[in-house]
Amino acid sequence: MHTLAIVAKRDKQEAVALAARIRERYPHLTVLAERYLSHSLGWPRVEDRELAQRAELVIVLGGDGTLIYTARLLAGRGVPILGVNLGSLGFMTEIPVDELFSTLDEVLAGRFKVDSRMKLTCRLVREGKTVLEDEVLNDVVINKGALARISDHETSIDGVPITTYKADGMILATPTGSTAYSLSAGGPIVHPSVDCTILSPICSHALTQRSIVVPADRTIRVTLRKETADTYLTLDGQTGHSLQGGDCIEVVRSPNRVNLVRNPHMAYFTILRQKLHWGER
Ligand SMILES: NC(=O)c1ccc[n+]([C@@H]2O[C@H](COP(=O)([O-])OP(=O)(O)OC[C@H]3O[C@@H](n4cnc5c(N)ncnc54)[C@H](O)[C@@H]3O)[C@@H](O)[C@H]2O)c1
Ligand SMILES: Nc1ncnc2c1ncn2[C@@H]1O[C@H](COP(=O)(O)OP(=O)(O)OP(=O)(O)O)[C@@H](O)[C@H]1O
Repeated sequence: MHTLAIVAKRDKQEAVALAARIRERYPHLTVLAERYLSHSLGWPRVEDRELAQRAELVIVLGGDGTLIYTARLLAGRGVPILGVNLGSLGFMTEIPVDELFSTLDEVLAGRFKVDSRMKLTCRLVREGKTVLEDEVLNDVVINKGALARISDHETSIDGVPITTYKADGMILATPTGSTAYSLSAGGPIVHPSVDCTILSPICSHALTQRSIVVPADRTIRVTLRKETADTYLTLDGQTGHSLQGGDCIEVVRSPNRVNLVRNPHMAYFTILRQKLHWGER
């Protein structure tokens, strides 16, 4: 590896100092910084697209939100991402700060494994036309505004109607996203090595309308009734779009994946146990 890139949580001084230390420690490598960080460090500005093209490893200094932001910045590139936790939860930013340099030494020596995480492609189809297409690592959320009435979500899988969820909204999550919003909505925890899509209604009015786990290669469509108003589409908690009655949200597995460098000292269930406070073994 010759070129590293660093993406840091915005306005986090600890991250700025760490980035400077990374460059000092590996003077033989090219170290690029994402736009906001390069501004704080006084390094040359590199556009997102160039960073995504040149980086052979991306170090994320932040929390889960910063890692999601990075996955979006890299778009379809499957370059390994090393997440160092400077946030609060750190489900995906698995490496504690005090293990950053020991882990990085191993990674640069080629001794590392990645977790290949699936993404979903989301299309917003309005009057038969795709008006938006994007990818998510966590989830696609359809949600109503504060004053909107309960919504009907006509849901089909591969064209076969399954039910009309009467709910405040719907979450279509990846296994990675199963521990995020979907979990709060009563969805299952899914190991990230299982490729699937999880449909979770938000505060479903019918108690029998529960989360469903579907093989990843199925196409899920959620259509809003014509009279639906004040409803929004949120992708990975990062971008928001206003929805209209009759809109169809289509979700399929993306051909692109996100490769997270694994913490060799932490199994997935160790992370779960710690983050979800399940107590000692
Ligand atoms: N009620 C809820 O639980 C709720 C509401 C809105 C959004 N969210 C989630 O927030 C995500 C965006 O995260 P953010 O950090 O940018 O927003 P944020 O700053 O609002 O944080 C939401 C929390 O979710 C955690 N989180 C994010 N992804 C996770 C994952 N895959 N597994 C476990 N925890 C995770 C974050 O660490 C943070 O504590 C969305 O994709 C959505 O799933 C959750
Ligand atoms: N370098 C960045 N440039 C632009 N936006 C960023 C950058 N880093 C983070 N963000 C955005 O700011 C949000 C901030 O993240 P936040 O402060 O919630 O911390 P986090 O990384 O999610 O950590 P945690 O939630 O675990 O404390 C992210 O969801 C992302 O949208």
